Amino acid sequence: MPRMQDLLANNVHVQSKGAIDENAQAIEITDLSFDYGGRNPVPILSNVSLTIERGSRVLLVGANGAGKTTLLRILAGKRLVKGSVRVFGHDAFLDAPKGVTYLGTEWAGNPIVKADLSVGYLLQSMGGDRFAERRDRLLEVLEVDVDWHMHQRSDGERRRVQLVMGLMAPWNLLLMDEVTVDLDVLVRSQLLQYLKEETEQRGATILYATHIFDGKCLSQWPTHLAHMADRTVLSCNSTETSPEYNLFKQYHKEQQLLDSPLMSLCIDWLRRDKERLLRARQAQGSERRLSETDKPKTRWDELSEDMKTYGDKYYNYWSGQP
Ligand SMILES: Nc1ncnc2c1ncn2[C@@H]1O[C@H](COP(=O)(O)OP(=O)(O)OP(=O)(O)O)[C@@H](O)[C@H]1O
Repeated sequence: MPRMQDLLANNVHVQSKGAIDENAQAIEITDLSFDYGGRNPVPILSNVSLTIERGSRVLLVGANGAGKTTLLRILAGKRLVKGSVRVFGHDAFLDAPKGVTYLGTEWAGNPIVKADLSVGYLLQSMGGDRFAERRDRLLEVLEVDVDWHMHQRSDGERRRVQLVMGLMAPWNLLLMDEVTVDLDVLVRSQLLQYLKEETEQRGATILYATHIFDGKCLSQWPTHLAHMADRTVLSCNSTETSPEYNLFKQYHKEQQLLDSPLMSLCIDWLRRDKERLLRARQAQGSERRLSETDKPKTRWDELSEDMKTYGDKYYNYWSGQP
């Protein structure tokens, strides 16, 4: 029989050490830097500073590899870092507060969730009866049947069960890393609406990384947009007051464009991020080429220059050609 601890390892992460500080910000990061180590460590995050107020719903936007998962996992207390990372006033790694839930994509790949287990059994093993009211509401929102057997369900249905399991115990901070990717649009919009209510009714906070910008469903959801690029969080502004977002909203209104201004803004961000990255790489490349021309010439350099000008005399010699 699979152990529930195994099932949840690295996926649903509910911290349970210290009580939360009522006056502290939900998230307060100062000068965070991080790399994954190794012989030649590559900086992944550099000098990140970010403050997120309680009750916020923050959409974390960035290109593939921008560092969203890394940041969410750091906030979930999974990595020791340079700099200060505080969640509800506590150090995220050394003194994690209660009520932090991390939902990552790893769970879906776990073979245990494809075992012949009923949803009812899974939820009960996780103490579902203690949170009966929340559990039943989530079963309704995510349209999950307790009689389902996990090995007979689709990927999206299994993901819905994961979400019931992960969200059942009350949380104060939810770190969500693209776990809605295989939900159908209706269930996804029901889930986003439910999460919105959680933040409005209980003052809970959500940081959500996604690449799916499906029109109205998402554009009316966030209270803040955080933009990750260049190994840092470039900005985190309210959706109400963000000058960039307001420009896009205005433009879409004037042009009577039907697609989402949020998606247009994010495409614009990512396009500009990529252009900056390319320019930086080109500058690095020309710097490298420049420093190569400064190096003293070797015998090999002379021979290859000679060869470029006069052809391969040695080849011609051996082949008997003049
Ligand atoms: N275990 C690891 N060891 C070394 N480098 C890693 C490791 N995990 C991630 N990285 C690197 O860290 C960078 C940030 O990765 P991360 O997964 O945080 O990005 P992301 O923004 O979540 O990307 P995506 O949108 O594709 O999920 C990437 O360049 C990645 O190659």
